[in-house]
Amino acid sequence: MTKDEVRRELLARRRERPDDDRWRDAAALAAALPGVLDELGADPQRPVCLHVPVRREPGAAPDGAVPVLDAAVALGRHVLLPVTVGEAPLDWAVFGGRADLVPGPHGLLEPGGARRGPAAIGEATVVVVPALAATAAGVRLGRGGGHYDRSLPLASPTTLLVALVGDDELVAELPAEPHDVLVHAVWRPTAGLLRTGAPGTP
Ligand SMILES: Nc1nc2c(c(=O)[nH]1)N(C=O)[C@@H](CNc1ccc(C(=O)N[C@@H](CCC(=O)O)C(=O)O)cc1)CN2
Ligand SMILES: Nc1ncnc2c1ncn2[C@@H]1O[C@H](COP(=O)(O)OP(=O)(O)OP(=O)(O)O)[C@@H](O)[C@H]1O
Repeated sequence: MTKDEVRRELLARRRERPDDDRWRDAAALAAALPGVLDELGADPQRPVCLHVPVRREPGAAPDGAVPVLDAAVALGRHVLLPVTVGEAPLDWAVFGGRADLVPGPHGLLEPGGARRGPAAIGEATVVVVPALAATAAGVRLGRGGGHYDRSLPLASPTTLLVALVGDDELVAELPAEPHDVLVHAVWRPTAGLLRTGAPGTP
């Protein structure tokens, strides 16, 4: 199957996901965040890159709340969120709370504050990357914009890349291309964290 065919199947499955599961996933991710950061050995002095889930991505409750972002702030973490700028690598800005978020492209919510530039991802200790699915070897499939593919090469060699997928989105195989950057771990709401063994995995 092509990447687009696999995306269509995965998006169709997400649309079927009952609201109850989405509430549960959003709460489970927030509850798991401190343990996940510990398990990864995330440096408390360095920022964490998260994202505001869009549509049926795991992390957003059906009412739009994103408890995992609030949990990160409550832990005293410095949180960076992506700002999508055309075909360029993602820009980054600090998450200061829900009131900061403004509408962006593709129905996204983005931080409205000062942009730190695409290289800010290089300061992050952990980058949680949205994905439609991932494999145990660390291959991830995104929405096809190539935004994270262009940004992840700007992360530091010590940055841990974590794909965030639903519990049923760890799959045996995905089509991969040479530009696809492998992630070090796959995080699922209920199933937790799986290290992939990609180079640089802790
Ligand atoms: N939460 C989140 N933030 C993100 C991404 C992401 O996948 N998820 N991106 C990842 O690179 C970048 C933005 N790129 C995106 C590209 C397409 C769609 C999207 O929802 N597309 C619809 C098609 C309709 C449309 O484009 O409006 C879809 O796939 O159903 C979302 C984000 C940066 N921020
Ligand atoms: N490092 C890169 N530099 C320039 N273009 C790139 C790079 N990586 C990917 N692209 C382009 O981006 C497009 C989408 O790539 P791909 O299908 O792998 O996206 P994705 O990983 O699913 O999406 P995303 O990274 O946004 O979540 C392709 O046309 C690809 O050629």
